[in-house]
Order: sequence, then structure tokens, then C-alpha cells
Amino acid sequence: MKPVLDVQKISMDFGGLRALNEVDLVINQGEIVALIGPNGAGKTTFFNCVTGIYEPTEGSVMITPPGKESKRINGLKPNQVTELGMARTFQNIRLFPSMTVLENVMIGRHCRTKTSVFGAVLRTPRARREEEEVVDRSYALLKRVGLGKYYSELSSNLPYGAQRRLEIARAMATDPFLLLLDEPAAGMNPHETEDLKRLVVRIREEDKLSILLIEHDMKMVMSLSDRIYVMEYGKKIAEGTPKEVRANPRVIQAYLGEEENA
Ligand SMILES: Nc1ncnc2c1ncn2[C@@H]1O[C@H](COP(=O)(O)OP(=O)(O)OP(=O)(O)O)[C@@H](O)[C@H]1O
Repeated sequence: MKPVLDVQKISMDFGGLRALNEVDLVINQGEIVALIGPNGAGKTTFFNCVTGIYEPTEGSVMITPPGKESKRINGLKPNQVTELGMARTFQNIRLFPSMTVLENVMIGRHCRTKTSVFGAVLRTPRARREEEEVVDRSYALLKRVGLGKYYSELSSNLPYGAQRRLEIARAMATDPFLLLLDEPAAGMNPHETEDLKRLVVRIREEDKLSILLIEHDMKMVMSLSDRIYVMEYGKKIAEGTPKEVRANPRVIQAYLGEEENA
């Protein structure tokens, strides 16, 4: 079976700065893969290149959604990438603060609806049915991430950890086959991080999703990931199982270097 995501030798230049330098990364169906590395290594830039926020300067990004043809997605816009089945969350939470918790998920779901603007304005029976489906699906997702009872709250009133879970629900609402999570545990306490870990595993199992996450919480990365890629200064310096990566001298050096500089 082809990998669901196959990134080959992508590079990204910002003026004279090469933020990514020929990075390869593969995700197979059902895998949980982590992308780690010291601050500024290029992890978020990698996510941005894969999800259409930036077009990589070089290299290729291929996806193969389960049961579908492979497609090269370099240069597509973020909404086109989402429609093809890749959804993401952001390091700096990007919810709509003045919308309710439920509405934030509904926004994600609308990328899968077919009603035209006219249908929505005229409230045709089809539009009404579709809207009901959006509400039901969105509420069901909220319950799955443990936020059902907060559906009518403004998203900005939620505690930080809950906002991160809401972002995951919104991403899930787009029916992805691949979910990219940018530092999902950032700012969470150990109890919330444990809950998050369970949620990620459940999502993979129940929805048959593949997951790529950027994360600094090494305990979480080591216990959750099937495989790990390590980056430093825009380059991939190691890949392997958690056990292999933990024992890799190059990785140990990169992290010790970070501590010394801190
Ligand atoms: N839009 C941009 N314009 C110019 N430089 C950028 C831009 N985005 C990122 N960079 C630079 O690219 C490098 C990689 O940054 P990136 O945010 O991808 O690292 P990161 O590994 O995600 O770091 P962190 O763990 O701190 O989030 C950094 O030197 C950063 O300053």
C-alpha cells in the first residue's frame, strides 16, 4: 500500500534563509508519526509547506487518500488541501473567539456541504436538512472530545487545554484521512496531556486516521508515536522508532545543544 503522505526532498527558502533543506517524510496508513527538533528547526515550516500555506521552493508532496489515486499537492491552496482530506491544528490556536464552541466546529464541517449560497439564503428543504446534519455531526464531535456540555459557550471562554481539543474537533469535522497537530499539548498540564494522548489514540483507532504531530513534550512523543522524525537547522537528522531515536547520538547532541544554549 502506498503511504498516505509521501514528501520527497522539500526545501523552503525565505529570502537567503533555507528553512527546510531537502526533507523527506513518509506516513503510512494508520500511523502516528511525530516530528521533533529544537526551536527553529523548521517543523512548522514543514507543516505549512505540506498544507498549502507555503509552496515549497523544491521537492514534491504526494498524498494517497485511502482507496483513491495519488495526487501531487504542491502549490494547492490550504482550502483545497483540506478538501482533499488533510486537516491541521495550529501552534497558536486559531479559533473564532466570538463564535460558540459548536459554531467553531460547524465551520469545519461546512467544507463538506454542498448547499449553494442561494439554497442557504432561501432555506430550501435540502439546505435545512444539510444544516441539521452539520449541527448533529458537530455536536457528536464535541462530545467525543469531551466538550459537549460547553457547546453554547463562546470559544474564548474555554480554558486553554479545552481550546486545543476544540481545534482538534474542528479539524475532524472536515473528515480528514490525515490529521496534522502542531504542538497539541503546549500549555497543557500533565492531566490534560494524558487526556489528549488518549484522544489521539482513539481518533486513530475509531476513525482509521493517520496522524502527524509536532510536539515538544518528549514523554508524550515517546509513548504515543509509531515513528519519529528529528529535524535540526532545516534538515532531517534522524528517523526511527522511539527506541531508535532515543539512542541516536546525533539526536542526543541536538537536544543537549539546546539545553546548553537555553
Ligand atoms: N515566514 C517566514 N519568513 C521568514 N523566516 C521564516 C518564516 N517562517 C519561518 N521562518 C524561519 O524559518 C526557521 C524555521 O522556523 P519554524 O517556525 O519552522 O521552526 P520550528 O521548528 O517550528 O520552531 P518552534 O519549535 O520554535 O515552533 C526559523 O529560522 C524561522 O525564523
